[in-house]
Amino acid sequence: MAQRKDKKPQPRRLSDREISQRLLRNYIRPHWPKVVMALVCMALTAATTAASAWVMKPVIDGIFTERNGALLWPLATAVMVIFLVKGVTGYAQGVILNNVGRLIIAELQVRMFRNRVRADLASFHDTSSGRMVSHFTNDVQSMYGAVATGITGIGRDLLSLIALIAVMFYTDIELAAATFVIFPLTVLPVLQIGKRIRKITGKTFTQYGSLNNHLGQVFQGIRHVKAYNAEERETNRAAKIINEVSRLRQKAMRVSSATNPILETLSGLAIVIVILYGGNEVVSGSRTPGSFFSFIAALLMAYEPLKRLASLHNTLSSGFAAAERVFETIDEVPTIRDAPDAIALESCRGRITLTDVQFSYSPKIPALRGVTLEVPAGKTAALVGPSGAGKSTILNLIPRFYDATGGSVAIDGHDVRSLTLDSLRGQMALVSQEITLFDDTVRANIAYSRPSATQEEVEAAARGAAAHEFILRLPKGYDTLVGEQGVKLSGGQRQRLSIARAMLKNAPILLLDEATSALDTESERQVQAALTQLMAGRTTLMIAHRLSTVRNADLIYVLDHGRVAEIGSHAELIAGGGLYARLWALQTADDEELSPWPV
Ligand SMILES: Nc1ncnc2c1ncn2[C@@H]1O[C@H](COP(=O)(O)OP(=O)(O)OP(=O)(O)O)[C@@H](O)[C@H]1O
Repeated sequence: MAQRKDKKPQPRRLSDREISQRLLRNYIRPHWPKVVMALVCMALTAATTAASAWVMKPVIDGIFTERNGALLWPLATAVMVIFLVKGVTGYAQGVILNNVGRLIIAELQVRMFRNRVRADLASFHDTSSGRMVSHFTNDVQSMYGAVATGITGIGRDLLSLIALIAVMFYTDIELAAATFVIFPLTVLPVLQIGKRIRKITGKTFTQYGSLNNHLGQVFQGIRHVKAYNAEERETNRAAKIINEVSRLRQKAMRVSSATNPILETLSGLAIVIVILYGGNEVVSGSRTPGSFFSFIAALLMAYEPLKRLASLHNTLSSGFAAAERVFETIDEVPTIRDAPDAIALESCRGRITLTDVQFSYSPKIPALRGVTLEVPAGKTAALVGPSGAGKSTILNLIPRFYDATGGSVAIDGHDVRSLTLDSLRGQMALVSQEITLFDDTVRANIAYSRPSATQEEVEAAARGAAAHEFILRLPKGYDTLVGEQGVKLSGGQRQRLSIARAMLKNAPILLLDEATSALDTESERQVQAALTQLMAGRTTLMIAHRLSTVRNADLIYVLDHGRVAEIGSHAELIAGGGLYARLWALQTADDEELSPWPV
């Protein structure tokens, strides 16, 4: 078969415009009725804000200057209505936006998760779990912050600003023009600050990733941390990352707050102009105090939305940086996926064939250098050989956890890459030396391979794996929670649950990677008997370090340095006097020396 090189497509950097368009089209548009409602509320908030500035004029001119008592109640009522509408619409837009925001967050997180669990196994090795967690939490949150602030900024603050500016121009066009000469001066520093913020935010998220990673590793490996008295060392490492995060946050805060003094100074300047110019007009009698106060109230009120709009750029900058990483995860296309013309593997007999298979995890270090092997349907083949010889790698290629870089892997004569992943993986059960149990009940952990299984079926599988007895002795039997990674169980018990899970799947192909490694002699005997029963009539490919467990295999492949060094039955290989015979001699000698029990 021709060598197949699947190059992983590199994600293209998305521009801010593309990110905004995508957010609008795919995430905000589906909620448009709510967004429109929020925008209407914001427009009302903006209008009432402007009205509250404008109302100053009749209050001061009518009541204070002209002493017109008839205006008292109408103006008081108007002020009450203005503030009531402002309060209610402000509340409503906050609630509606939050509602839309949480829906968008949930949608993003589900999309990210769906794509992440389908990503290549290799990409899980390349990205630390802490970093992934950080994408799910911090990045999405920061994106939401940007979306919410963006909508509020455009909806409420921009509209308020426009309405207040309208009031100013309506009150005194010349004065307004003189004041607004100052505003363009704010733009450049604000944009530059935004750029710096984006850089700092990127670094902060990397540190968050490291922190998550560190916490996960220490908490999971707490036994070893304690055993090696490493509490203080780990605390120091955590402190280093925490301090770095804290330093970056302080830096981000300092940089983003730099817009404040700029805006304060410029606003002060604007007010100085108004006082000098407008005050002069009031003194000379060409302007009423009411219009002066109305103008100055609008100017002061414009300061808050202006300040928020200036910092909006900072929030958007960090939001875009986060959105880029979130979309990268959502867009990641796995190289291991169904071919367009993939067929479903049905009524599988289970013959496994590897033909001249080459594979390397990293370009320069080959793990398999032309492996050819066959496991006839219903037979058992064992892979043995020194550590690092490539045994686990072969097992990984059969369910397509990885794809061979050369040669072919086939089931019943079908290249695995021509089959749908679901149907391929549906035909095999895997029991490996690294046991994965979920923080759930014993029953749910066994039924993980077949969630629709009945209690009887679960129990039958547990019996087959010599697990039923110990499960009944657990505080709540099959309803006992096993804890994260099954911490509440012994190593042997965990292994038996994972064997029960494989038994329940009842698949025609069994992949056993040191399946009995964690068992004591008695459990091993029981499980070995159960496995032998299970293996009957199925195709089994097993890895074992202890050669005693592979004696009865139909065929033994001895691997060395990524190649098949010897093939044969136990008796043939012993007679051949090669690597296997040497390993066997070594192990039986060790066992006789070290083990108090006969082997
Ligand atoms: N995820 C990985 N990334 C990079 N290299 C890897 C990875 N997994 C294994 N390797 C390398 O590939 C080679 C074959 O490893 P493999 O795990 O298949 O050996 P093995 O025979 O199963 O060893 P053991 O008996 O110790 O489990 C080794 O050199 C190993 O260092």
